[in-house]
Amino acid sequence: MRPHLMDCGGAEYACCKGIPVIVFPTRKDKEDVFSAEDLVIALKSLKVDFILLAGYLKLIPAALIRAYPKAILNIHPSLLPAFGGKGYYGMKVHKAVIASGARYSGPTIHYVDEQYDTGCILAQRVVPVLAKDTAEELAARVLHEEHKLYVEVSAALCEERITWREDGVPLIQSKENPNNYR
Ligand SMILES: Nc1nc2c(c(=O)[nH]1)N[C@@H](CN(C=O)c1ccc(C(=O)N[C@@H](CCC(=O)O)C(=O)O)cc1)CN2
Ligand SMILES: NCC(=O)N[C@@H]1O[C@H](COP(=O)([O-])[O-])[C@@H](O)[C@H]1O
Repeated sequence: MRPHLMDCGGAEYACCKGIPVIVFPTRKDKEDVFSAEDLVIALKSLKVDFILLAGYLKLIPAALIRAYPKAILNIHPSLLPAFGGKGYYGMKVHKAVIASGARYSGPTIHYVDEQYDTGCILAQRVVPVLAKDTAEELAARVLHEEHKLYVEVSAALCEERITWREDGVPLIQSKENPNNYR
């Protein structure tokens, strides 16, 4: 195991399953700089169709967004547009939700555009914020929903059950009843 992968669960899992791993951006102490354009070439050569962000904490460069239109998703641990944007990640989000007195929170899955957390919202789930919640307790409640929601949305993506409303809002067609959307 390459040492720089030891702090990334997803990379460790991929390595164990024989799935190619690319670290981006390459750590600053490395001489060879791997550009966003290099990353696009690598992803296209690996025939990557979709990019799903989960806990990725750097700004996705415009070159990657242009190369993967309507194909990059992110999961954020609040009900966007609330508690999103630069500086809102991980436990910082849940602390801000609790400090605001909000009674509900939950995960948002959205398309990635060139700013943090401003892309089209695709799916959300709601969980209660309890009066005596710590940030850790709220984070665990939201994360439980995140893990279910990302699987549902990934299935819809792969089964081509995502359509776009005339006003540009993406909808997920129900697998059980194609006449239902959410
Ligand atoms: N082009 C985009 N890139 C990314 C998006 C996006 O919507 N568009 N989403 C983020 C994920 N994210 C929230 O869901 C998020 C991640 C990180 C930050 C942030 O403020 N980062 C800090 C640096 C943190 C660090 O390096 O430890 C910063 O930029 O100062 C905000 C939101 C992923 N990329
Ligand atoms: N704004 C981005 C952001 O805060 N993403 C959040 O980071 C956590 C990653 O969990 P993990 O480290 O267990 O995968 C998840 O809760 C995800 O929503």
